[in-house]
Amino acid sequence: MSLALHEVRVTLGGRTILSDIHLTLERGRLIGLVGPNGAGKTSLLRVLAALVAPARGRVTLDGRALADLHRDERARRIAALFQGAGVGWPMTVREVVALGRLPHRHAFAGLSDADQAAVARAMARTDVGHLAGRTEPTLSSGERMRALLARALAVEAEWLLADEPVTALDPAHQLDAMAMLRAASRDGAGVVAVLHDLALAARFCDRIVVLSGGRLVADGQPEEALTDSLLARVFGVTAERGAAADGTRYILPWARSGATKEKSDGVIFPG
Ligand SMILES: Nc1ncnc2c1ncn2[C@@H]1O[C@H](COP(=O)(O)OP(=O)(O)OP(=O)(O)O)[C@@H](O)[C@H]1O
Repeated sequence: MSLALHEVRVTLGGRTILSDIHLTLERGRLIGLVGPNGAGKTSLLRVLAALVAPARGRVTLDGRALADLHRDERARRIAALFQGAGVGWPMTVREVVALGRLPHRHAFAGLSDADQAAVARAMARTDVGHLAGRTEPTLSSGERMRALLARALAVEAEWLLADEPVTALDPAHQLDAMAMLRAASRDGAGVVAVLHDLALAARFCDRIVVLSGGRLVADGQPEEALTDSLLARVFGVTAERGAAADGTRYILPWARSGATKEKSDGVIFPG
């Protein structure tokens, strides 16, 4: 029940992008993959989705080499949502979401009752029912992201890999999407989400994996992984911490760490 990277190194365009990544991910948990821009998060997710082959090391799903699995089996077991993913032609949202059922269908067969039910569930969970008949190019970025998230959810795979699934969403839909990812993990899926919002990551994720410069630099429960010293060293920020009225602990990135001063026009200059 695990998706694992064993001493993985990834090189792209002659550059080493990821080094010495040893990571075992378990199902039933929501795992946040965080790190500064260029840290290697998307590349790591692409390795987990078998879209990039490591230059060194192995990737395994339940102990079997991911590369040895038939493409159809991989597509049924691992659903992925990447930034910039599109469908490239004007399909309706319902048709886009139904693409998530392709790995389950026989060639040329239509949607079964089970497929229809999975599509309806995914659309309800992402609140795109009212957009069902709209075409993808007419959607706002957040609506488009929710439709693509619905497509990934409709696969009902053991693993759900999502690259910045909440970045374009408004606050209410961000909270909905995070709650939905957590619910998918509680239903038994392994969910790995690349997140830039550390407050959302800390609040919703069971485990946080931090990448910096292509290396894994922290891994643990949110408060264990996102220490003040890590936030300063890796992200260059300080954080406010506390407990919400319901007792949930929160971490709120607050200021740049080190000497910076904020001018009255809001522009930040090095101190
Ligand atoms: N095909 C490629 N060829 C060369 N370098 C690449 C390629 N793809 C990504 N990179 C580089 O690899 C590094 C990691 O990129 P990646 O997209 O994995 O980072 P990230 O952590 O997801 O960043 P961000 O938060 O900005 O989305 C970056 O320096 C990027 O420029």
